[in-house]
Amino acid sequence: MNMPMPHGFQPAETVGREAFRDAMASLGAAVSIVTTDGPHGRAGFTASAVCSVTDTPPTLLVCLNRSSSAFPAIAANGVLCVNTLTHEHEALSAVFGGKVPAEQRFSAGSWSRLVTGAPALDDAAVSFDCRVASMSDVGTHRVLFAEVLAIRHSPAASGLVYFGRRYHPLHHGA
Ligand SMILES: NC(=O)C1=CN([C@@H]2O[C@H](COP(=O)(O)OP(=O)(O)OC[C@H]3O[C@@H](n4cnc5c(N)ncnc54)[C@H](O)[C@@H]3O)[C@@H](O)[C@H]2O)C=CC1
Ligand SMILES: Cc1cc2nc3c(=O)[nH]c(=O)nc-3n(C[C@H](O)[C@H](O)[C@H](O)COP(=O)(O)O)c2cc1C
Repeated sequence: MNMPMPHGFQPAETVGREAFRDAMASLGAAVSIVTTDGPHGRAGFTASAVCSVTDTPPTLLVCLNRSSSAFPAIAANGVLCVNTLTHEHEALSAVFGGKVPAEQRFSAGSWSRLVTGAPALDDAAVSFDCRVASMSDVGTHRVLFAEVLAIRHSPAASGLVYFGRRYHPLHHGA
């Protein structure tokens, strides 16, 4: 029996990359800079595909395009730091989102180290210093399951949300 299609519904087999991206542009997401350092070099990229998985053990997931300049170093070092940005970091997000060559990115921002040696952004809303516990490839991306070894946060900091292909500031109580 042919059921009528609800307005706006598209069967899965007709959803292409552009339709998926257009749909994803309707999801607001926190913006982070994910970094690494170690024997395989220092690297970082801007990420919105970051999610809490479980608190036992404390684990985040990060989805990283395998064609990204940061991929070889993050995969091989096995450590990363997720630095969640505030409304003051819009320009820094662009730097790590591809606007600046990889080797010049860390001259923007002030960085220190927590436990793993991956760069932690000093004025981030929160930094999660992690070791990569496991990973899995899905399509173009690698899904990194990252166990959190240390946290540094500024509870009063603002937030930065990426929604509708642009940045939006978030403030406490607003
Ligand atoms: N998960 C990812 O790999 C993301 C990549 N980007 C990249 O940043 C640039 C600018 O992005 P927008 O201005 O938001 O326009 P856009 O049209 O490329 O992306 C719209 C939305 O689709 C999703 N998306 C984009 N590329 C994706 C990918 N390769 N795999 C899975 N999801 C993806 C994201 O949620 C993004 O906010 C593009 O080059 C885009 O590929 C942006 C956000 C997430
Ligand atoms: C707001 C924003 C969110 C992004 N989120 C992700 C993400 O979650 N995963 C990813 O692989 N790339 C993401 N990107 C794209 C990478 O930041 C970008 O590909 C990379 O820094 C530039 O590529 P390059 O390092 O190879 O020059 C995002 C870009 C922007 C601007």
